[in-house]
Amino acid sequence: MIEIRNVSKTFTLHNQGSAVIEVINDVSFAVAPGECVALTGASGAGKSTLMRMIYGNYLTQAGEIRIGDVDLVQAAPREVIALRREVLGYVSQFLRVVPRVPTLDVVAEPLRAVGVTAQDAQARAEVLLTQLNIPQRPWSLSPTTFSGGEQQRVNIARGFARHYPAMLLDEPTASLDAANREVVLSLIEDAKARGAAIIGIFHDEAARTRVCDREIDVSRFTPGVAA
Ligand SMILES: Nc1ncnc2c1ncn2[C@@H]1O[C@H](COP(=O)(O)OP(=O)(O)OP(=O)(O)O)[C@@H](O)[C@H]1O
Repeated sequence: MIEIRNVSKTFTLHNQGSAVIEVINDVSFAVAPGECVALTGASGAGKSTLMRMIYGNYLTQAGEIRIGDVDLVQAAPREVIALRREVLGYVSQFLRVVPRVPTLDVVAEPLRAVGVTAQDAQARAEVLLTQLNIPQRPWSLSPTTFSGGEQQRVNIARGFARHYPAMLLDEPTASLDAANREVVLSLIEDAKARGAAIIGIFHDEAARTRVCDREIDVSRFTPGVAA
């Protein structure tokens, strides 16, 4: 479902005499439907960079990143947008909140975007917000008014609203309490069970061991960083 072939990335620091940092050199791996692969490696190894490349936020200089039948490296911006709407979900560490949009709509939006009725999208959003212990009273308010932990859980609810065939998870259990961590791990297990191909960064080792089938140590592909 996800196939990374001979991918490399450098950053050019234009404000430092165009110094070039080689972050990833020739990484290849594939993730099958129903499989969860963890990106590991020391801080600075390039885990987040690789994740952003797979989501199409960072340009990739060399190689192929295939999600289904789309090569993200070559895709036009509108193809990337369609891929994100239909196929590729991303749970980032922080919610990007749009002021004045009610929490229920924030969570339901990925479903509305693919034509699910308002009623069904809202019902699914309510189930997820309840599961993730977001009290019902502020569902009609913007999550800007929520605590950091609540915003993180709203972000997770939004990320799991759709049953995406491929998902990227950036520290989905970071700073959650035990009960909510358990909910998130179950959501990941459910996604795998219905065939989602998942790539995740988990500093939480117990979580990684539980939900991930394999680990890719990104340091192996980082020039100058020992594995
Ligand atoms: N936009 C950027 N411009 C220049 N260098 C960058 C940029 N983004 C990341 N880097 C560099 O790429 C390297 C890898 O960073 P990255 O954040 O991917 O590491 P990481 O493995 O996710 O680390 P951590 O576990 O600490 O989050 C670092 O040396 C970082 O400074």
